[in-house]
Amino acid sequence: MRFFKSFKYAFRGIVYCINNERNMRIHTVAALYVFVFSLFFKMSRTSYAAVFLAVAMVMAAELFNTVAEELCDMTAASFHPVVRIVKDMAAGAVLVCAVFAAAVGICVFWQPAAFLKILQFFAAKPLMLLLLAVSVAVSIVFIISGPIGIRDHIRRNREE
Ligand SMILES: Nc1ncnc2c1ncn2[C@@H]1O[C@H](COP(=O)(O)OP(=O)(O)OP(=O)(O)O)[C@@H](O)[C@H]1O
Repeated sequence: MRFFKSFKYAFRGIVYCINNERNMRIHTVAALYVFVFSLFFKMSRTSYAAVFLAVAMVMAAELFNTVAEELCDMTAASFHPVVRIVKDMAAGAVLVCAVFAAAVGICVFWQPAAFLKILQFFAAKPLMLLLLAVSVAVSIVFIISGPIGIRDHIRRNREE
């Protein structure tokens, strides 16, 4: 039971970060698109392993960055030089992971033939193109407003 509870707490932490950090929502959406579009690419097990690691690295760094921010905001409401350096380093960790994740992406997904395949796929299937456009629109709203913002907007509309 304790074991399952620890999963529950961990998921609560991830959900909190998604709800409160726009960057975490960007990472989540980007990861989803990477996995969906990877179907068009020649992917070995090693390629998938590299992509999984890169995604995990960026998301874990964002979670730790949020931990640092929350602790800093709790301990120092006003300017503090230590808070500044702690927050800067935590943000630096995310940047390092994101830059190297982008490098992994270039190594794995630099396949011009696959780009052509994607173009041909969407040119031949207008319904899929429409689905892609809708998913992009939904993703943008999700990134900007977040789940809480969307929920509050729906509630306000219901009340009116
Ligand atoms: N209390 C503080 N004392 C000193 N410097 C601070 C303090 N709060 C923020 N800073 C500086 O401002 C920068 C941005 O801080 P902030 O808390 O807005 O982080 P952020 O990366 O913009 O976070 P978020 O992901 O929530 O937008 C920090 O990296 C740090 O240099």
